[in-house]
Amino acid sequence: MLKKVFVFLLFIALILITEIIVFSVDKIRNDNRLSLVVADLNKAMELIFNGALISSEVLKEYVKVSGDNNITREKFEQISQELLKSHSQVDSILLLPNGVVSYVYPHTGNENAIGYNVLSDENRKRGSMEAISKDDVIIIGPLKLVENNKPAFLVRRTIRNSNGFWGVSTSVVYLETILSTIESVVSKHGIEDYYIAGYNPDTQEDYEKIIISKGDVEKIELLSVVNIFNTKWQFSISKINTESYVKIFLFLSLLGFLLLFLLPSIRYCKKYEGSEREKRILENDAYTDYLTGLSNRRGFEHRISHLDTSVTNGSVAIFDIDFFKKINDTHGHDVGDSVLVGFANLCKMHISDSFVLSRSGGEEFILLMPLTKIEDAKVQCERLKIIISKEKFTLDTAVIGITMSVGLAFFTHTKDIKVALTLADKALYRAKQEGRDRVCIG
Ligand SMILES: Nc1nc2c(ncn2[C@@H]2O[C@H](COP(=O)(O)OP(=O)(O)OP(=O)(O)O)[C@@H](O)[C@H]2O)c(=O)[nH]1
Repeated sequence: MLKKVFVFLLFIALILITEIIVFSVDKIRNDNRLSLVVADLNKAMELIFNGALISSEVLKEYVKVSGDNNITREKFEQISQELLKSHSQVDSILLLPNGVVSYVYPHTGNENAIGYNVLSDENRKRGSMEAISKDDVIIIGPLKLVENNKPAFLVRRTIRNSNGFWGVSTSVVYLETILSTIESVVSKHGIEDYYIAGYNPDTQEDYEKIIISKGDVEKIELLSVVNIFNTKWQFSISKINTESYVKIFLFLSLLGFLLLFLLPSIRYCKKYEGSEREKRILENDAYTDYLTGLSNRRGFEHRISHLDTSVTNGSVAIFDIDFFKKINDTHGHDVGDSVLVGFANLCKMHISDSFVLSRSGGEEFILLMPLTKIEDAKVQCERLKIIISKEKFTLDTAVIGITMSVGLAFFTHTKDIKVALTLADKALYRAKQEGRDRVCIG
């Protein structure tokens, strides 16, 4: 069950890690793509704007060096042709002495503009008046041109001579030119779904008007801003999301990587656990008496070497069943074994939990009584001796009563337990000598 929960949690963790990696990578890819395309768009727009600026500037200089009487349509067209060749994204060029369109290039298709007085048009007057007063570059748009109704940006340059305001030169960039430039930059970056929102020239509200929208608008999520002449347009593109098969591949790779490192570790841990368990079993076997389940002599020694440091003194007793050989001889070895087991169980039942009972060999047992004075230990042993002598061990073939002799000694330090055992052994010998079924102190 625990194993299943672990595997389940491992899978959940791997799915989460996969999602986090994919999310982070997608975010980096999307942020990079958006900032790269916006940088390219800004560069492209700057190029168009500079072309328009240079064209109107050159025209201004031409007017200034020519003087009023020397401006001819041929000369204007010659210069304009050269300018549009160098700045191909500028769509037309106009010259407006006193604010009236008098020269336009290309002439064909734009002739309707000739004679148009921008100072009398409320929409254009604002920009023109600014040009008159500020002696500066004025950008207007996007607005619909009188000559062909196309929405466009106008870059105007004020021209002054010795008499003051002469007029303005104007470079025209159609909105469609800007949009087709945007389209080529965007497609170069492999973006298929995007839209652009700009301000509405009628209400002057920012981003109110969707200027262009391509592809699946539902997918569009990432927003940024592009500088188009003197305005800012909102530019939005769709997000790129890692394909499902890439996610699955990543998940499987992580799983494989994990298994590659985890499985050998699990196997090693299991092996280590197994060998530790075996070691414990062997240790336990080595320290345990197979017949009674008590500690054997080695187990007893191990226990005293690991006694709590609070045990500074106590008593030890050696129990020996009287005339045990006779039981073996009379009833057989198996009956003798059963008597040993019964004796051990009875002792265990009647001693304190803090005491340690072991079988040291044959029919001999050791009882360690930590922090027990010799007088108290004697009382305990006497009590136990009486219990044993009153007990009848009922076996298949016989009912056997036994007595035991006890040798007792006291130790003042745990390192003296072995000395105390020698004394207890001598006391036991005395108990046997004095007639058995008694407790003697060494
Ligand atoms: N059934 C059985 N007998 C054992 C075991 N270990 C030792 N013995 C026997 O225990 C007997 C001990 O006899 P002795 O040392 O002569 O002592 P005793 O007969 O108890 O007499 P005293 O100790 O002098 O009262 C021997 O016959 C051993 O063979 C055992 O695991 N099982």
